[in-house]
Order: sequence, then C-alpha cells, then structure tokens
Amino acid sequence: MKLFDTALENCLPSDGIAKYYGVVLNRERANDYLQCLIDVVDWKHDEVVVFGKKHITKRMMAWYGDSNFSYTYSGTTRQASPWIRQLLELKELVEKLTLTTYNSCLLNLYHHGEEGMGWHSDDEDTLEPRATIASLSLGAERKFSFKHKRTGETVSVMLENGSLLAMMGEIQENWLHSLPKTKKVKEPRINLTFRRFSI
Ligand SMILES: O=C(O)CCC(=O)C(=O)O
Ligand SMILES: [Fe+2]
Repeated sequence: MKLFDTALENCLPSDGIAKYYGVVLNRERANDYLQCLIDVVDWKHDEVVVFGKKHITKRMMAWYGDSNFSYTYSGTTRQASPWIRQLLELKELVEKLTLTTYNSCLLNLYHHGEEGMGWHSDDEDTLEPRATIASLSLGAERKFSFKHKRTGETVSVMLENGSLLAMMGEIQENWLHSLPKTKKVKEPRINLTFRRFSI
C-alpha cells in the first residue's frame, strides 16, 4: 500500500514538475467564486500574436498584481489592476498550499468548451525564471495537456472544479501546455494562474 498522497505526485515523467493537488475548494465555494468573479472582474478579450498577426480571442482575460507593473504576454503589453478582495482570499489559500508567495494573477474566462488555449509555455522574460506558477480552476471540468518540446510525449490531467495544479522547476523550458477545445463542455470555466514577476 502506498503511504503517500498520490494526488501530490508529479504528473510528468521527467524534465519538470506539475503537481496536481486535486480539489482544494469545495463545490459550493468554487461555484460562489466562479459566479462572483464573472461579475466583478474587469474582463477584456485577449489579443494574441500568431505568426506576426494579431488576433482577438473569444476567451476573456484579466490581470491583477501588487503594483501597476506592466507585463508582456503573447506579444501584447498590459498594466496590472490592483488586487480585489476575492483574489486576495484565493491567493492566500494557494500560497498556503504551495508554500510560495505570488505578486500577480492572470485570469482566463472560457465561456464554454469551444474556447481554449493553444500550445505555449509560460516563459516570458518578465516572469521570474523557474518560479512556481499555481493554477486554480473554477467551474467546468476541462482537460489540460502537456507536450514535451523535444520528444513530443503528451500527458493530460482533468482539472476539476475547485482544483489546484502547480507547475515548477524546469517545466517551462521543456514542456508546452494547452487547454484543448471540446464541444462536450457547455458551462463556463475560470482559470487563475498565480505568478511571480520580477519587478
Ligand atoms: O486555463 C488554463 O488552465 C491554462 C491557462 C494558461 O495556460 C495560461 O494562462 O498561461
Ligand atoms: Fe500557460
């Protein structure tokens, strides 16, 4: 019999760590935060540059942080909004569980399964290299996939309502990740990634 918590094993076989903590917010609290964040967050459509061409995404995003530093993401520079109470509460929970502190949070709102995010790594120059990125999911359960940059090996995890995933170590150098689109999911999902920016 295994005596350690299997939920905290590394999901990846090598070259980086993705720790899945499972559900850390019960369904009622997760649903309350989902509804409240849909209402109070200053959502904007995202702009991404693909092969030099700017696209407006259907999914919406928002970015909050300690000070109004600017942040470059997929070729677009943005200012962070000041923290709101709900995000500070979630940041505190995630900091306790991952034993790390964060100075910003990027939020994504996927209205349904036909919105997703393509393959990328979170390796912007403005992020502290190899700092943990903690990803909290609220709402519809969605598949999250990793692909090794050299071998092409893929690993997928189902991100449940109220669950936490932490990406750490050399993961961003060696693995891409994505949120595949699916016609099966009709409900919204918010993902919060707590990050450390070098100021
Ligand atoms: O929605 C997700 O789970 C992933 C979001 C993501 O990869 C990002 O914001 O960089
Ligand atoms: Fe990402």
